[in-house]
Amino acid sequence: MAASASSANHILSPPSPSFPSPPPPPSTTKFSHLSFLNSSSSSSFASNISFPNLSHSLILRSQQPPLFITNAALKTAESLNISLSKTIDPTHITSTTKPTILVSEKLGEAGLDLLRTFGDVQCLYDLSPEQLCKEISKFDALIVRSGTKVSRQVFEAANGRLKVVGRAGVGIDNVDLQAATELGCLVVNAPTANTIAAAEHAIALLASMARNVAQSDASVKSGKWQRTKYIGVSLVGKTLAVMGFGKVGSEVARRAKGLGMNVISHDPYAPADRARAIGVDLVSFDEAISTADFISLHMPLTPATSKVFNDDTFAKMKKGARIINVARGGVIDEDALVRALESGVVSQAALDVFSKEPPTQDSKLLQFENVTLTPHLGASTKEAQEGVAIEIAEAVVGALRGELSATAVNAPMVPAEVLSQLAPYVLLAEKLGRLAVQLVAGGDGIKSVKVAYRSARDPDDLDTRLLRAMIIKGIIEPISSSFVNLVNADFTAKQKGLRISEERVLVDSSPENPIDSIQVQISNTESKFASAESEHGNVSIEGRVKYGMPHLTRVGSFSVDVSLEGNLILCCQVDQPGMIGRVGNILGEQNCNVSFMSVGRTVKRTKAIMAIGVDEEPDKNTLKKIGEVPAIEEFVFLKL
Ligand SMILES: NC(=O)C1=CN([C@@H]2O[C@H](COP(=O)(O)OP(=O)(O)OC[C@H]3O[C@@H](n4cnc5c(N)ncnc54)[C@H](O)[C@@H]3O)[C@@H](O)[C@H]2O)C=CC1
Ligand SMILES: O=C(O)C(=O)COP(=O)(O)O
Repeated sequence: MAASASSANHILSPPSPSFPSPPPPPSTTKFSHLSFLNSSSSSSFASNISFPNLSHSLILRSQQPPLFITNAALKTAESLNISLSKTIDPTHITSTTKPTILVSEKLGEAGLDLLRTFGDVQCLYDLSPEQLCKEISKFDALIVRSGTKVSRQVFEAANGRLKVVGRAGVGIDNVDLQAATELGCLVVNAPTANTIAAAEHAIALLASMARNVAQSDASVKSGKWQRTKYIGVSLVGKTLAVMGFGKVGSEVARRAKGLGMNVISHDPYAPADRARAIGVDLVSFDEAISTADFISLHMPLTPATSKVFNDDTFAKMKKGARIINVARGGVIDEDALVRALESGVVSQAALDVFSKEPPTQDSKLLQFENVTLTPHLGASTKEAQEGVAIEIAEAVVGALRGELSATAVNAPMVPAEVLSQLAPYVLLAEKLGRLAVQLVAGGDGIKSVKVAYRSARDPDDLDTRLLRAMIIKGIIEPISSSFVNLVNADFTAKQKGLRISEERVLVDSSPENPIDSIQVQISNTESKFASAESEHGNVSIEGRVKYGMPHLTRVGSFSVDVSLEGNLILCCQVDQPGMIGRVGNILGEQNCNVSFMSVGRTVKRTKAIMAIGVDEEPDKNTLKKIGEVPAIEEFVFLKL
């Protein structure tokens, strides 16, 4: 049956499927988002920045129509080379309107210099939470240390402009990651540059606490000479429990071993062989705290570690234990610590961090002579501050330039080599999502999407998070006002009630190619183009990368081969001579250039599918004429 004029109009109308009554999104339309797009886009500041060698950019759009990677981008080989590790060369960036970067706490000069070569940097220190909320909508990026609380209110007040929050340091407990993720804002940190500084500070506190350095210093300065009072304890032969065997904890352990201490550690997630390699036994929490003379805390503050040192756990400690905290104040119940100090269960404490910083002057912790306090100085060495500043400046500039970050906290960290391999498939994934959703007729909405990756690679060798995010983007963006990016893709899908299931199909092909083909199926829904339905009633399409370009290779049960660029017409017709010529003529009459054409059929002289790539969008009349060709049973026009 030929498509009627009215059905042709229907086919031309915007995609109609809906999602099953999603919970109301948190006013997503006004949020900023990161997205792969072309550098020639006209969106936000990106329009004014040219990124040579970087036409494939992950950058923000704010209240802009969706934009997608074009073939021009794809054809540029370098554009596929999204690098995580490359040094940022600001001379590669020409800009008329620079991104704006707010630095809310003191940052090393080298980092500021790097930021200034890229954006307009404003250093506004000591902002109150209200002032921060007032200012934030003027900025594309925010850089903080531990003293700025980046709450949900801050993300909401950003009104969609804030693209990246950079934490110049490790701990991100002062950033509301859930809010950042929901609103599509990337959070990056600088996880390595202050490790040694923090470890050295812990060792400094350990040694000075054992020898009463701070106390005796104050005593001498007050005119006293109390040699008996300040007799200390030796470290050699004592047991140190390192709580949290991560970057800092392991460096503390290494140094403590050098001081002749017996070091044990508790960390439920650390590999035992890494600990054993430096002569440290990983033990249970209770064993660590009950056998140690000194306990040094190096775990992050999380819901699981909050106040993990409390009345119960202090009660299990060896009488007279000594505690060092260079991690986060919140891991200790400070009232319980006061009680433990009063009872003598804890004989000394050295604290760099507090549940509230600075602690109030009436805090009892300030009144114990056997408690040594420093004002969150763990990361405060010249070297660490310069290192952290450069590390965070590179991460923030990289994110603003559209690169995926190696230190992303709320998005997959994809290593550079994996990324450059996956880049063409990223584009394929988005195009397939976009095509599949346009083939859905509507009805009950889209509830379930099945993705099958055919690959010769070992499952552990194929990270599909990036591809899944792009499929979600391709499916959701054409039919909603949500903007989807790597940060919020899974969250947005969940919000919309869209279930994505992924399957790996092992195939016998070259493992050099990460993926042989990707199949996207939208389950239990009718298609505008019945031939796209599989025998199970799913809208089903498949594609692969050929010569670096995404190709559509299967529609329903028909094999085709058409490059996914520009626009696409799918026709289902009786398999007979002259069809290509007739449709080609109709398009030619309207000066509509055919870029690709492919015909697929299952059985000779029965039914065939024609996939026609067109550079220009044919007008309604032209499409109507195609629909009126008697042998054409159905057709659909799709924008890629
Ligand atoms: N005072 C300061 O200026 C500084 C403080 N820090 C803080 O030190 C802490 C550690 O930093 P990094 O070593 O760089 O982080 P990391 O992520 O490398 O190490 C944290 C370790 O804690 C472990 N962990 C998680 N939950 C645990 C639990 N319940 N019990 C025991 N271990 C647990 C993890 O498995 C991980 O190995 C962070 O909280 C960070 O914010 C870091 C740098 C400077
Ligand atoms: O890196 C960390 O986690 C720190 O605690 C350092 O904090 P700071 O940057 O010195 O405020």
